[in-house]
Amino acid sequence: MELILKYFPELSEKQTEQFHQLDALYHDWNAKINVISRKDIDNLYEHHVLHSLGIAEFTRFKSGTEIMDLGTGGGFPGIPLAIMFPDCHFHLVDSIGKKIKVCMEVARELGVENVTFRHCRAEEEKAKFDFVVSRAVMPLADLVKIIRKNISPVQHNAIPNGLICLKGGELEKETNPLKNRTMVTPLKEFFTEEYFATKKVVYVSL
Ligand SMILES: C[S@@+](CC[C@H](N)C(=O)[O-])C[C@H]1O[C@@H](n2cnc3c(N)ncnc32)[C@H](O)[C@@H]1O
Repeated sequence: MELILKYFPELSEKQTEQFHQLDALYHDWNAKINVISRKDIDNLYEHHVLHSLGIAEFTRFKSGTEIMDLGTGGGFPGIPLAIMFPDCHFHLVDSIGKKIKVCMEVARELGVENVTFRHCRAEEEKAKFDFVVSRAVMPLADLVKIIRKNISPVQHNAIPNGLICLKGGELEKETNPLKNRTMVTPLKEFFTEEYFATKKVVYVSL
């Protein structure tokens, strides 16, 4: 939890409490429904919460921004971002129902109200959003193909609407076909922990 305050010292009391609650909630839910690998659950704040908040370091969403988390699993990056941006709306989508159930329960117990949920394949989701966020779901080209239909033509953020995803490792092959509309930002620009040494935020304007 100190790690979150180290990088986001301006959190309100409510947000601090909500981030604090994530520890017990995910330990509890993960014991029932596996959404985080068992050996990684003790790294919840660094590997999952702070990693998700890499998107908040990349861009601060304006109030009223609509965001879909495609393949949210247990709620990453959607739930930490929903706590961070209480004036934005997050729509969490996953094709596995029991993972969406974990997201719903965690959000309900936290009292996070700016989140909706849908158990479906993203291919079936027709609603429009300003941004789609995603972590560890599928290659960039496949994500772009699926979400083109979901990106609203109305712009009201500092950067054009599009896809913002968290990726690691060698990305050139993935980003090359989308080169002129892609921006890759290493997370080590924001976070000093070794875990982030090779991790990146990949933004594609659409
Ligand atoms: C490796 S998990 C990552 C979960 C979460 N984003 C995280 O980083 O912890 C990938 C998730 O994407 C979901 N997924 C894969 N393809 C999908 C699709 N076409 N539509 C919706 N969800 C999908 C899977 O059900 C799974 O929960």
